[in-house]
Amino acid sequence: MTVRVAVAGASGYAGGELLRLLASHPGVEVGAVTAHTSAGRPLGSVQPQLPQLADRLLLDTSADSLRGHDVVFLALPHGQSAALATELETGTLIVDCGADFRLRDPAAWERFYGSPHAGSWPYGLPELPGGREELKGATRIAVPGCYPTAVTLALFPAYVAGLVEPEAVVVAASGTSGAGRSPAPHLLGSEVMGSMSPYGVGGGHRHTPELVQNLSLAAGEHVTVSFTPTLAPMPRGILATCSARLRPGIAATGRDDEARAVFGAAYADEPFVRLLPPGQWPSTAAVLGSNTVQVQIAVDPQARRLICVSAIDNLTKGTAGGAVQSMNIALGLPERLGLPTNGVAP
Ligand SMILES: NC(=O)C1=CN([C@@H]2O[C@H](COP(=O)(O)OP(=O)(O)OC[C@H]3O[C@@H](n4cnc5c(N)ncnc54)[C@H](OP(=O)(O)O)[C@@H]3O)[C@@H](O)[C@H]2O)C=CC1
Ligand SMILES: CC(=O)N[C@@H](CCC(=O)OP(=O)(O)O)C(=O)O
Repeated sequence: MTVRVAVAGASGYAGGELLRLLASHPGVEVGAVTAHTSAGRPLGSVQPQLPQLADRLLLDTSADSLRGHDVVFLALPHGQSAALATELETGTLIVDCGADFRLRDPAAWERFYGSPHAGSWPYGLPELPGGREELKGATRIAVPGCYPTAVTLALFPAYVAGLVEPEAVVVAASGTSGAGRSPAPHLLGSEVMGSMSPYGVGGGHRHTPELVQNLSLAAGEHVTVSFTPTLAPMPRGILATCSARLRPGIAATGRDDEARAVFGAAYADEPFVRLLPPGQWPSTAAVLGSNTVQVQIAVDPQARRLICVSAIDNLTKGTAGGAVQSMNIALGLPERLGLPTNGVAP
């Protein structure tokens, strides 16, 4: 079976990464590639890293150009997906890399995004409890935000197992590609190089409600999350350092046997999550260009907190890789098809 796919937003970072993966996916044929201001240009002029597709012409992003495909990936700014989705065939699998359909709580959406809630779609994080079942046969998929992918996979087994209290503190550093290709002044090389700085501090980042949603689902009760994102001087990668207080009765001897057993069991059969051996810590360099998530944990006996650290490539597992993994599951293809697990080093 060859699946014909279209990519909307093909001139952006997420679109480029989708096309990198799809161009070498053995079950896929790339159809329309669409853009906005770059429409009319050859793809190779904006994505020179994709020689196989260099001569493809970027079309305008419209229902007309996207119709007639088995799968449509949307890698567009927030708020652009809902209208397009209603104009496409109901049987088409639409995989939205944007935020529009991630949140289930309309009030949380309106508070953080300031527009009417479009609804919610099956959530493209297969590793979550029930995640794969939700995606099998789906025709609409909401790909998680990149920080929520990293943080949820760092922490959720601890909540499922009841190891920690329903509160988490997260500090995560992201490469600049997380902000997309638009040249905002704070993303200029001269501002970012040699410097790190937080943003969205104090519960203001729009991924906070998504983190609360995911961890509350795992815990079976409301989890509060104090989330501080940080911009790091690198093009790709997220390193998320997360912690939560151990529940009374959970040993905090400085050994992490109980937590390690929980995480080991949770991730034993996960093709893209690697719990590192004791003493080895995640690094963004090690997951560059791969769909792998590195996870490591430790117990801090003085603070009685479980520390969970993860690293992802924000454009691969954090966006396009997660999107392709979810597509594979929805279509009944082998989950790993077309997805690299090896990184690029050094
Ligand atoms: N970057 C990341 O790490 C992640 C991104 N995402 C999501 O993926 C989506 C795309 O992000 P990203 O690739 O980073 O962004 P970019 O800014 O790099 O790309 C945006 C794309 O959308 C197109 N576009 C811009 N405005 C419009 C419009 N009004 N109508 C139609 N198309 C438009 C652009 O076309 P043109 O260039 O031709 O103007 C470009 O192809 C976003 O929703 C983002 O949230 C999700 C997870 C992580
Ligand atoms: C460094 C940086 O700016 N990162 C982006 C998150 C990128 C991402 O995954 O977010 P969406 O898919 O929700 O856009 C931000 O903080 O808004």
